[in-house]
Amino acid sequence: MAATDNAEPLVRVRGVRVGFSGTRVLDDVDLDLAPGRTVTIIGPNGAGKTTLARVVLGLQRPHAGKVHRRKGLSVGYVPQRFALDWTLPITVAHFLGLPKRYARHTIGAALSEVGVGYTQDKPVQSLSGGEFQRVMLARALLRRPNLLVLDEPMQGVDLGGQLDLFDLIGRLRTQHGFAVLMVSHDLHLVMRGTEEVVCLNHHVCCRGQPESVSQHPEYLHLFGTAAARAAAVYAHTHHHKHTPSGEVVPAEAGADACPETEPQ
Ligand SMILES: Nc1ncnc2c1ncn2[C@@H]1O[C@H](COP(=O)(O)OP(=O)(O)OP(=O)(O)O)[C@@H](O)[C@H]1O
Repeated sequence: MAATDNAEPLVRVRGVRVGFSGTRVLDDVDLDLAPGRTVTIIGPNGAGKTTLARVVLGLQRPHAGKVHRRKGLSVGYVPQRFALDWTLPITVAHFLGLPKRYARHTIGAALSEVGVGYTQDKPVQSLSGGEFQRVMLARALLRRPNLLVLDEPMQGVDLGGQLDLFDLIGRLRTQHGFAVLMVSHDLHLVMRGTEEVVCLNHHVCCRGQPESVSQHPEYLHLFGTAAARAAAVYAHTHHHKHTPSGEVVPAEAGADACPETEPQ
């Protein structure tokens, strides 16, 4: 299902294929990112989620298919891995001023907006995982994006902090009106505030919208009732399954279900 409103998508991906060393990582993938909406890509490790995000960003050239970006699109990107030289004594303010310089008060405002204004003069190396992710978010906000791409933004953040961070991303989206493309392999946490979920396992296994709040016992056990109240169930239908070798077969033909796609 493509984005449902009539606005021209910020990014439109059609029939994209990417392969590395003869292995197909993305196969015939379509994706629409509409203004102000959140799309979450879920899937197992190695499914091609980061590769698809990089295609959206223009960092990975597709080997087939088309990617159209709206003219003037500004993108903020929080990558899954950030190659920072952790031995360099660098403050947060200095880090955020690279490569593009911003006024100190602009950096301070971005940091305050994500709740870590107090880190401005701290060494980056001294930040906790949760603080660093917020600093990365501030870095993305400084670009005044109309699309924010977040690749596994919860890494290094404890469970309580993950919920806070998701709340923050939702609030920022409302305030700034940007679209969000989120990558995750965690089905549970990402459901809140997501208009469309795309389940990717090299191809798009299925896509759909989150529904009501989850009361799954395992979820309650893991995250507690506060988290459960905030989570939504991802509802979709399976049209196919995978054989053990990964081949796609009709659902009734018997095989393993599409990974990470069972309703919770
Ligand atoms: N530049 C590259 N050169 C060669 N192989 C690559 C390259 N980029 C990605 N791959 C391979 O493509 C596959 C998909 O990688 P990708 O990072 O997109 O998966 P992912 O779904 O984001 O995984 P994870 O959840 O583990 O982060 C992996 O097998 C990876 O090793």
